[in-house]
Amino acid sequence: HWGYGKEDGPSAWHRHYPVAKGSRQSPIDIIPDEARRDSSLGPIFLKYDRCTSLSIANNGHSVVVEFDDSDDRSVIQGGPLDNPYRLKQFHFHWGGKGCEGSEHTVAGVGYASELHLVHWNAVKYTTYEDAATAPDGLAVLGIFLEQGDDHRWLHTITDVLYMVKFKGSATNFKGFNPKCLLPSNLHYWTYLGSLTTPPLHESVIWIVLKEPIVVSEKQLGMFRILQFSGEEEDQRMRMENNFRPPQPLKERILKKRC
Ligand SMILES: COc1cc(C[n+]2ccc3cc(OS(N)(=O)=O)ccc3c2)cc(OC)c1OC
Ligand SMILES: [Zn+2]
Repeated sequence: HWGYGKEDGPSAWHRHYPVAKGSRQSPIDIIPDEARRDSSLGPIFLKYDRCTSLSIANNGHSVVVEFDDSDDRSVIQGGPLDNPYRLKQFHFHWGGKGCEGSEHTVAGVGYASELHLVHWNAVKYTTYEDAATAPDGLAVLGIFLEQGDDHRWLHTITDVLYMVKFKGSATNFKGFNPKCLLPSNLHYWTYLGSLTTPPLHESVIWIVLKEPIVVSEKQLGMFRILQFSGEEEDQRMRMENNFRPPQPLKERILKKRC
């Protein structure tokens, strides 16, 4: 199975998932000066008001908050998207110390962590799983987390991480609105990419916000109490550095709004 270790980490994923060397892999290093202005790109709209979070879980790779995606209550639309995409889950990637942990980098510089809000195209596809294999199936909103002061709302998540310490654990997590994790402005870069974990499907329209949110070292440290390993495993494996490094841009154009 795959992981983030020396033997099973990102450089080995191509053995079981050959698409790892594909033409539209994620993440990438974002070079702001090379982003092309695209007048057809409008603002993005996030309708998370009647939020429908269900649970929080440790899937052995990250901590994931799942949503009820049975209707269009929580969607992202606008920007590069032709129709609304339904919120399915969000999760984080983080490092072992302050300076690295994000997946996308900006002019070669990483952030301490990166939040991914995963949405799927329920207009064109009947299931999330079908959408996850289609070239326009998913839209993932990436938000950088920068180390600094305490984040006013992140404690709602870090306070319950002890309940999902081990791989395979999950607990109720209702009524959480991810709107509280957004930065003040929604200026973004966008490009066509992939899942950043196996199966690495090239099915993601990436929308990466320029402005990071600020969280404290203490809050980031709470993510590191999580384990990659299950409760029954004698080998304790602290969950950290669960990020894939930037992949070749190849024939892609990074775009931004005018
Ligand atoms: C959660 O169940 C599935 C998820 C998926 C799709 N999937 C897999 C891995 C993912 C990793 C992701 O991480 S990231 N970092 O690219 O945002 C995001 C969405 C993902 C979505 C496919 C499935 O069957 C094909 C699933 O059923 C087992
Ligand atoms: Zn992710």
